[in-house]
Amino acid sequence: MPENDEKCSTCKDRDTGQCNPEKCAGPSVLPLNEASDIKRVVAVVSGKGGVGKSSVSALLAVALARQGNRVGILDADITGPSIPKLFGVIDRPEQFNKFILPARTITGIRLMSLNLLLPQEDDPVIWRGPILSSAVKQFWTDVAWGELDYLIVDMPPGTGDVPLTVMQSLPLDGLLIVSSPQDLAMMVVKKAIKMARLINVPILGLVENMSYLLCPHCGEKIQLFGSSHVEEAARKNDLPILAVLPVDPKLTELGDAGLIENYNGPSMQGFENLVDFLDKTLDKKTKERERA
Ligand SMILES: Nc1ncnc2c1ncn2[C@@H]1O[C@H](COP(=O)(O)OP(=O)(O)OP(=O)(O)O)[C@@H](O)[C@H]1O
Repeated sequence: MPENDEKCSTCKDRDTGQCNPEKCAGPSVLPLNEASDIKRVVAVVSGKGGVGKSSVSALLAVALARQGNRVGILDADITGPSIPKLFGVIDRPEQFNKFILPARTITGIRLMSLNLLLPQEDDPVIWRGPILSSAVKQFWTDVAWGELDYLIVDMPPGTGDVPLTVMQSLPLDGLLIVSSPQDLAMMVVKKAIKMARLINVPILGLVENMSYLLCPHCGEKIQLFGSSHVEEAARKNDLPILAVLPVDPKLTELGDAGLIENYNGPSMQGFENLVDFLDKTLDKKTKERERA
């Protein structure tokens, strides 16, 4: 394990100041089980909560599935899981031999979330970081995902234990960083970017959610949360802007009703473009890997 090197700034033991192997960004990617074959893994992260990360994860999965991809969502937001609710899924995952079978949405997206395993969906999960991290690892090692073109990982907000575990333990093809206008102005997005770069996880680009509201009468773009900082953030961090999404009350309504797969509003074009971008970028990466 690297000691006292730049990587260890995220994993130093508080008392000794030395590298903590549990948290170190060493080569500790978990092997995938024999009941799963996953081509691409994309994680959706945000600096802070409530910016629409789960909605973006869900709509990305919907857009991918509409284009014929086999898609799964691993809900790593263990203490605040909202993915099953957005899809209206309540079925408990079944056990098959030594594996857990993911739940399925109406259009066949496979889901795994701690909420599906709780006795009541509103039961709180009061666990410490290492237990949360091991739950996420089990969603990778113990779930029979089957054949997937894309696994989308909905991360908890921030830069705590679980995002660190996911970035170190899962073979991520890249991260999408979701933000909202007021959030981008703050340092939290920069923290997420710095963390990913320290751990050597590629960042695919930025998604600005709730960027503006379209006036239903005149079509004017109203900047509800102030002016956007996404271009500045993209330029300063040398990252592409992959989507700029409006506030759309229909999205909230469908999400609350568990019908997010029915969404066809103005954000969908942004997600279709995002799918094209992922297909092209990740295809290129796969080819480069095969050539190496
Ligand atoms: N573009 C949007 N237009 C309208 N409502 C939105 C939009 N994006 C998200 N929302 C709504 O905002 C709320 C928070 O969204 P979401 O749960 O996706 O955020 P999050 O960042 O994943 O939150 P958390 O950090 O708590 O997991 C939800 O009610 C969702 O329906």
